[in-house]
Amino acid sequence: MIDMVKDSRFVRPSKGLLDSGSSPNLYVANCGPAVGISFEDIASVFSTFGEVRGVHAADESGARVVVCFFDDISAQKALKAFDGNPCPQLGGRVLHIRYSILQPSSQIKDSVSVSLVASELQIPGLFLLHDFITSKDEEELLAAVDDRPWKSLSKRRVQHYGYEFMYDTRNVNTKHHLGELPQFVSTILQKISSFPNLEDAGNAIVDQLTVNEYPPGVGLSPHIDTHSAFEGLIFSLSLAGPCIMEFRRYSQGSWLPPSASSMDNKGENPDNCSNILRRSLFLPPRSMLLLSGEARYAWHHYIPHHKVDMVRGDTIRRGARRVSLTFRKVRNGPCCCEFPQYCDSQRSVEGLALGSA
Ligand SMILES: O=C(O)CCC(=O)C(=O)O
Ligand SMILES: [Fe+2]
Repeated sequence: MIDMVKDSRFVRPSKGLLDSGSSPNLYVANCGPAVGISFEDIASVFSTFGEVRGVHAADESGARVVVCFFDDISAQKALKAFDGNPCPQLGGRVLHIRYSILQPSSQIKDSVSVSLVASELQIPGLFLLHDFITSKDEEELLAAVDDRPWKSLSKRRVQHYGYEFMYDTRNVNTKHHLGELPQFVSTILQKISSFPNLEDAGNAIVDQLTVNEYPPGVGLSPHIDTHSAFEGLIFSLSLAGPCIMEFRRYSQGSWLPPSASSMDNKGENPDNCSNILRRSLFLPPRSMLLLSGEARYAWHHYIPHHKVDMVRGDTIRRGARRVSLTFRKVRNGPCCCEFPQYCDSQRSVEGLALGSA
């Protein structure tokens, strides 16, 4: 049976196992769905050495798998034949193979199951509308942004309209207005004002647009959009390719000074925190996400740096690129939200108060 779901039970072996040939499981790098090779093809090629029990994704790269035989001898033969050699049956790719071992179940880190609809996540203020625009609108928007100059960051390209977003401070310079939002988003702005779940259309006025272009494998580090920089509604339209977005809520808040948590740098490392809630949502092209209330103020959002996402047992490739249009309203005063532990405005006031006490 071919298992398409990432199986975190299998790990890369420690050095001692590399030569001993004592496992029926092989960790095989440089093949998988991300490079156009299906699990079925891999199973069929490896089965020339013995019966294959299953093929599993070794991680979320889509290019590393674990091939499980029923016996050690078959694994040994396959390793000997394929490791370090071009494999003609798999498009001539050079495979890198090690024995793989089963991890004790106590060490398995649960991965978050990905939802297709926002309501399933039960995060107040989070909404996702599928097919917010047509494919024709999508094509026109992509052509329009590609007609404008891109600015290159280290891993992705961006464009800013209304106000420039500054990645070092995670804020905008409110004194420097770049002008109105471009004409090519006017129909999106109209549609935004009739987005369901808004208390009144006046809330949906936005004056800052960031266009992000993510190549395959590039995501975004976990962050909360700076409270003091933007008001309470954040709209994000996905174009061209899909991705998953993960949401994390830390029980203690986790506000860090901007220099320590710049989202274009590494940010904090949430994997080291034990006390967090995690949810994951699939964002297909042409969908519009709305972050408001608790979802906007108290939950970090994050796009994992994957080429392939595992969604309900299916392997979904990211595509040649994903382009997102994020619409926000620049704030002209401190944030007074109900989530002070995540709020830079309220933390700095608190900090001053403590400092003067
Ligand atoms: O690409 C996206 O959908 C999200 C972008 C984002 O979170 C941001 O610019 O703050
Ligand atoms: Fe964001």
